[in-house]
Amino acid sequence: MIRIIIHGCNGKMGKVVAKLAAENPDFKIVAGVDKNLSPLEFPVYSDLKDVKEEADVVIDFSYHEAVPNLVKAALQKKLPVVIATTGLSEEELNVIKDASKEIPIFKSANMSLGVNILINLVKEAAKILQQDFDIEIIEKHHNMKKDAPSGTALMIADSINQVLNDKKEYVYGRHTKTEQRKTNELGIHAVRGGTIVGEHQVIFAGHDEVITISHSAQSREIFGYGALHAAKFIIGQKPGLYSMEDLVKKG
Ligand SMILES: NC(=O)c1ccc[n+]([C@@H]2O[C@H](COP(=O)([O-])OP(=O)(O)OC[C@H]3O[C@@H](n4cnc5c(N)ncnc54)[C@H](O)[C@@H]3O)[C@@H](O)[C@H]2O)c1
Ligand SMILES: O=C(O)C1=N[C@H](C(=O)O)CCC1
Repeated sequence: MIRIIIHGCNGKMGKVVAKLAAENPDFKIVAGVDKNLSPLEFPVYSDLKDVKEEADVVIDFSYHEAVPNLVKAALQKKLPVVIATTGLSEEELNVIKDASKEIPIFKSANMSLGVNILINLVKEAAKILQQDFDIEIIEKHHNMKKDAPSGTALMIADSINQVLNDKKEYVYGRHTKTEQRKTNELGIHAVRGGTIVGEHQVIFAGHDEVITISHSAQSREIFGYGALHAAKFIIGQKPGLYSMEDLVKKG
């Protein structure tokens, strides 16, 4: 049985992970960490360093500012971590990279299998279409989301740039632009409203034709399942920074 600490346990995703784990005998939530200390069916702490329960892994769905402290405590406890939180700054990402020299860390802005398949499709399309098509990404999320653009949109854009001969420059929205689109641009646009779980469209717009590759998340459970799957994967790995690509490769 895998013993899990949920970081961000009182949030929307923390609760989904706890529910899915409770339904599966392979997993047990031994504790949670959150700045909101509302009681749950396991002990809730305000800091990972105070958690007394023995665990095998931490799953994090919290807030970007909370991540460096989480990673430092995981380092002290020598615990593997799955980081799903988005909106991380360069500085916060560097804390993760440094810690991954000593503990295994799995990080993905999108834990769903579908988005990771979309990324593979988009990379293939980008390789073929890079000469003549403009690429724009539109993401849509619920009105509670704090970061924009989504971590997934940025992850898709970075994956596209990996395969292009000439790297694109990201343009976030166009409301400040009063000039024609340049060919080296990759537009990224965020929409927020209602209860949209998560939509990503990658648009390849050419002369008189448009190809759109899209993913629509229809529940938060797809991210929760993915995080539990990642937790199982990361336990026992060597120190390093792992991604969904590593998980998909392993099968
Ligand atoms: N990678 C993925 O697949 C994926 C999927 C969904 C959400 N997310 C990301 O996960 C994060 C959480 O999403 P959510 O919808 O559950 O948000 P949420 O706001 O519902 O939950 C966040 C939780 O973190 C807690 N928190 C905030 N600051 C904290 C701190 N300093 N210390 C401890 N706890 C703290 C909050 O109290 C809250 O309970 C976001 O960054 C979101 O973008 C990623
Ligand atoms: O609900 C959120 O917040 C989500 N965030 C991730 C992102 O920023 O890409 C993944 C989808 C849901």
